[in-house]
Amino acid sequence: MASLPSSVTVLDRFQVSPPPGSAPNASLPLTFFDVVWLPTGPVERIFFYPFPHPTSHFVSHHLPSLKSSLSRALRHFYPLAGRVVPPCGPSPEAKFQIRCSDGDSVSLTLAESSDDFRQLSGDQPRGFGRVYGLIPQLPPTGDGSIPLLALQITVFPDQGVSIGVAVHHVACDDSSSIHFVKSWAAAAACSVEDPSESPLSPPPLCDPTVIADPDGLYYKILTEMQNLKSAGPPPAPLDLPPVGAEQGDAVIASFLIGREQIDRLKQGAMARAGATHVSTFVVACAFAWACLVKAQAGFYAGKKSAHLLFSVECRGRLEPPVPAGYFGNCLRPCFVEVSMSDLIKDDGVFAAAEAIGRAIKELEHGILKGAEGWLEKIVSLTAERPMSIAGSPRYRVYDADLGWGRPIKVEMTSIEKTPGTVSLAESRDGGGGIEMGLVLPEKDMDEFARAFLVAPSFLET
Ligand SMILES: CC(C)(COP(=O)(O)OP(=O)(O)OC[C@H]1O[C@@H](n2cnc3c(N)ncnc32)[C@H](O)[C@@H]1OP(=O)(O)O)[C@@H](O)C(=O)NCCC(=O)NCCSC(=O)CC(=O)O
Repeated sequence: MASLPSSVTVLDRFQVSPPPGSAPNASLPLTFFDVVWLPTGPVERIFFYPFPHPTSHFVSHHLPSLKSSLSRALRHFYPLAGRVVPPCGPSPEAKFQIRCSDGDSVSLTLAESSDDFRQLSGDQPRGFGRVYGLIPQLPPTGDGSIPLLALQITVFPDQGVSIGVAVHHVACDDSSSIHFVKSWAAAAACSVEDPSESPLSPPPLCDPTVIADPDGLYYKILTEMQNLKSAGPPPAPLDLPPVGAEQGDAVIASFLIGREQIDRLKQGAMARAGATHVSTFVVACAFAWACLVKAQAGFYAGKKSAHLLFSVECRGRLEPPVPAGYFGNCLRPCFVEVSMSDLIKDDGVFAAAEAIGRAIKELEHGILKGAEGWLEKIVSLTAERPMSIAGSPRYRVYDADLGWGRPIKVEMTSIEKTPGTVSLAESRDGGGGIEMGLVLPEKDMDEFARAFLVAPSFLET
């Protein structure tokens, strides 16, 4: 674990609970969609807001209402204040569960940074170590249970404020975690005195029984995990190669694909005979993929094919569909493979788009088809370092207004843990573009920027 940069000083630590008596004492069993995330870690985002006031002003005027609105949001998202605990007792039916009790709390850190807010919240490459200090850490529990949410508010005096959110993936996916952040924002916009206030409507549905499991996927996946593990029962980590956390020269940067470029990419992709599904997501991923193989040409040299891995949100795709507000994980992986000879061509982006579109189309043949083998396939691909996608433009992270307007930047820092991960969000300006985030060694980032900016001639206006 990297150490805190010297520019960040922790000022205080709080534990925030749902209002007393407001959240149920509950044990929510993990579903097969959740259990696969046990050995992973938190999904982290940092929301940056302008705040031209001193820290003392923040502490006296903003902190109390942020804590109270957080508490009120947790009333609805109470599983986030709970802990995942292993099955109790030897019963074969026993499952990992999120245990929730009155008095549960989440950790909220208040910090101050002397770093340059404008630079840190920019798009240009910044040393990852500089943003690391803004990421909240899930507190160790010492008893094998897994805490699910940690938050950090960092004030940059007279410049800005950042809100770091770390949600363990075993608790929920992005659909739910952004729902939580927006509910916190909605609660922050309501008067504390108004008893009728309720965070974003409708509230989350915290009921894992809506995830039907007629084929016993929970136990099949757990067994698969046990077969793949190297260090004890879940949640011990799987035996994966080390990730990029310790890369001293890693930089984080963002790239914007504008609407016009997306439209030109879509036109080019649709002109291919094999095009089946051409969307903004498809062409944005294809473009990032083509740029990444150029940026990491050394790694890909001699490889026959390149791989892409992304999550598919399943709520509306299940039979019967699961409500959009379901709290938990409801994702399946989608695998794409393209031959290197096609991908590195000048128009490789279209070969990539065709393959991604085909993989999405294929989902129509059964959203849970092959579920027993997903984890093994993911692990077997690790050495191939697939490009993977985190986040999604559909969750509109730039709408999260915690009291200072829209964020000027939202950074998904957890992409750092898996080399080759690209985060996606809608463009902040609302113009229909896509913002991509990457963490790469500095040299590779320069190459990525070159590939990204020197777009092929067929994309020029
Ligand atoms: C499989 C997909 C990626 C494929 O996306 P596509 O956009 O190609 O396909 P689609 O059928 O969903 O959408 C087709 C068209 O309908 C529109 N559309 C469809 N559903 C929409 C919705 N709910 N909200 C907004 N737009 C929607 C799209 O804009 C698109 O038009 P247009 O052509 O204009 O685009 C997606 O369906 C999906 O599941 N997205 C969510 C993935 C997700 O939750 N990721 C986060 C995982 S958690 C995570 O990442 C954390 C981590 O693991 O680190």
